[in-house]
Amino acid sequence: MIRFDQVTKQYARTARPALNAVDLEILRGEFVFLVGASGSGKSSFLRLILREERPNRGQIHVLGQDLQSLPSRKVPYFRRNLGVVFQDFRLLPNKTVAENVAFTLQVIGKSRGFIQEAVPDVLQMVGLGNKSERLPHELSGGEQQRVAIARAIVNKPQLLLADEPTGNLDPATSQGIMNLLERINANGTTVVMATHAADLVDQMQRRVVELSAGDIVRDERGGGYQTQAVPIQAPADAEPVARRRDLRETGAVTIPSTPVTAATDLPSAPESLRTGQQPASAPAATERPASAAQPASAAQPGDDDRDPRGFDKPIRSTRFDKGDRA
Ligand SMILES: Nc1ncnc2c1ncn2[C@@H]1O[C@H](COP(=O)(O)OP(=O)(O)OP(=O)(O)O)[C@@H](O)[C@H]1O
Repeated sequence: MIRFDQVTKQYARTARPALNAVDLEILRGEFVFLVGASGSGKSSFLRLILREERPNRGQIHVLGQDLQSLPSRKVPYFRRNLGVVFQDFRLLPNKTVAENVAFTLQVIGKSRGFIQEAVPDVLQMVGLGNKSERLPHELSGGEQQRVAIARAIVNKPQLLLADEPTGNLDPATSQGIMNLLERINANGTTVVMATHAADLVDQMQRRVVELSAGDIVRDERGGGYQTQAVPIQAPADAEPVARRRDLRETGAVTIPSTPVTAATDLPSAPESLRTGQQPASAPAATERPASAAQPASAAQPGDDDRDPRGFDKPIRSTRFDKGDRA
């Protein structure tokens, strides 16, 4: 699904690489958290997957495609297989919820009939079936993020990238978004999420890849957020989760990575998302007013000319609370 081989990314006029000879493989169906301090390289990793940036050294394969040999003219087609969600939602402010989602399909040439079926289906899935005619500013922050997620998944991408998707949301609303991402993953979409939300990572107990100054310092299945200090030899499974976390909080030990290689351990990819079948469970109704959230005005009038999913904006998003949350 995603493979990085000895990937180094160093931006111009910087003293050290943002990513330093990174080797990483992410398999189909995984849910992977990218964690690490501000500036550790998480967004750079996502931008490389999107082919927004190119590495200085190493090879990147995404969905079987060698990104180095991918001609620029084919990049938009490649990206149709990827969904992207950002911290600041990036909705088109002058379009309704339904139009925001439909626009993604229009620009890739989907038929009117397809769009008329797909948009209500996906809005239902994210719990916004009854708000399709609202404008983004008439929604809470959590609802706006649900629209952004609907837009990201409406074309049934194999891979969903999320860069701090809960960074502007309160804890209860963040939980609702996580439930939604978990459901999308259960429906077969691989999810890679960069985050500083320690509580969510701890609670989900999914694969955690930790970056520090461009190096992968931890790759742990069923991991928590806490950064590691000194490796020890005990197997990760030897301690119950709560005990492991206690130990980490004392700073006394570090839990070694559990190898993440066995494809057979991964959830299979059910057909439901691909067939448009509705999931059994409804999303949690925990949305709060948008007061804490940044307005969805990161996208400006006239944005209709741009990639509706925000690819032509830098993936880096507003960072007023980054670092504080770690
Ligand atoms: N366009 C750029 N030009 C120069 N340096 C950059 C650029 N983008 C990122 N960097 C640098 O690369 C390093 C990694 O940045 P990156 O945004 O990938 O980190 P991050 O882990 O996503 O941080 P955050 O959690 O704050 O979003 C940092 O030192 C950053 O200053």
